[in-house]
Amino acid sequence: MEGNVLIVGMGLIGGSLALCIKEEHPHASIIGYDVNHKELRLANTLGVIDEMVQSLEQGAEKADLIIISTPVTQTEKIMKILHNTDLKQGVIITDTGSTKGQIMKAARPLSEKGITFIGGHPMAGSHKSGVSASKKILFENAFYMFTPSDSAGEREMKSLESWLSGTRAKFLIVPPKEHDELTGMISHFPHIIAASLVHQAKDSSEEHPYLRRLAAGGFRDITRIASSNPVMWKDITLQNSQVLKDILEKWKIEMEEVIHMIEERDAEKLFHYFNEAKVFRDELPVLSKGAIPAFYDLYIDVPDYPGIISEVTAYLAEEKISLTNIRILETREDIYGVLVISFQTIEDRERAVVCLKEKTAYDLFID
Ligand SMILES: NC(=O)c1ccc[n+]([C@@H]2O[C@H](COP(=O)([O-])OP(=O)(O)OC[C@H]3O[C@@H](n4cnc5c(N)ncnc54)[C@H](O)[C@@H]3O)[C@@H](O)[C@H]2O)c1
Ligand SMILES: O=C(O)C(=O)C[C@]1(C(=O)O)C=C[C@@H](O)C=C1
Repeated sequence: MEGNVLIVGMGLIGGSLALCIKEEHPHASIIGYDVNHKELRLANTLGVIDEMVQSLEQGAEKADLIIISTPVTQTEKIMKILHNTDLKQGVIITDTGSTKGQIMKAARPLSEKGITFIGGHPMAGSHKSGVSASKKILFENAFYMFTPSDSAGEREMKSLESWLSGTRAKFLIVPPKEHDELTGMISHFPHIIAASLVHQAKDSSEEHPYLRRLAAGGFRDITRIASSNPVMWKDITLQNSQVLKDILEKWKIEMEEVIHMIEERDAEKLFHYFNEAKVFRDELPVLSKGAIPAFYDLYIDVPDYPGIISEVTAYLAEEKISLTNIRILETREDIYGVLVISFQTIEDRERAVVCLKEKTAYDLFID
């Protein structure tokens, strides 16, 4: 496709979408705008965008597609500004916000003016923020949900899907209410729980000074998302407040039931509590992205000596295999340590297995 694409908010998601669009539509011009000038200049320097503008209106007036990728409270404000801006005939406006109900209400004045607004939400991301974390494979195989407004017809939907085809995501249309109930349960609620676990651990770290060093394994897995951008999560929680309130009320009742099982020392009920969760969790698809971000972990049983990480990563670098995360499981007391390397794709992990089998004698595990 050809034309001007304005991306408002040059962070993780805006930057990643810019990379996807650039690759698939090399003749399009990607214009970036961000209130954070440092981030905007960085996007320009990294070549994520072709041009940067100093005001929203300056970019919006010449855009054929406008993607708003800012925290959701800002998105509403930007939609109001766009409503009062002289936009090109046939422009499509979309967003990437994690909530949809309030955004779609804010889209009504645009629709009434005949401007196409299609709500969007790629269900993949990271706890990292900013354009430097953006990558073009972020959305591969993830679901990308759309909530079209009344002004969006089939032609406009097809056009937006073409613009976004480089994401390699699976597009799905959902009503805004259903979107917010779904994401409330599988994305927003877990972020609150992760933050609450970290708060509880922080409180008890005063009493237990070893806590910080011992907080590995399960605690780190379940609290990774507590490192996400607090501005973004404050906004999401406020916009999806009713859904979250209902879920948290149910959670309170469920925790009361767990307390009761513990007080009663009810082994059978406790077993069923954990077992039912395990069965459902084990059945969730793990090889495709979705609510559960698919990072492909490789566990390497390495001896605990200085330089081991650089040795292993050097082998991978020689083969140009990129990794997304690396850590040592620190819970083990014996002399061997388990190095966990995460890859973005299953192919990268397979190549890493072949490479490390050839170059080392370490045991490799995939869970
Ligand atoms: N991070 C994720 O995992 C994820 C995944 C899917 C969707 N989302 C949604 O996408 C949106 C962007 O998230 P992100 O992770 O890219 O955040 P980010 O913090 O990486 O980037 C947001 C950018 O928006 C800019 N910004 C804020 N207010 C602005 C304004 N008024 N005008 C112009 N720029 C402004 C910020 O300076 C920042 O550079 C959010 O609505 C979020 O809910 C996030
Ligand atoms: O992988 C993460 O760090 C994420 O939190 C990604 C995640 C999610 O909860 O699944 C976060 C918010 C978005 O709206 C979509 C995806």
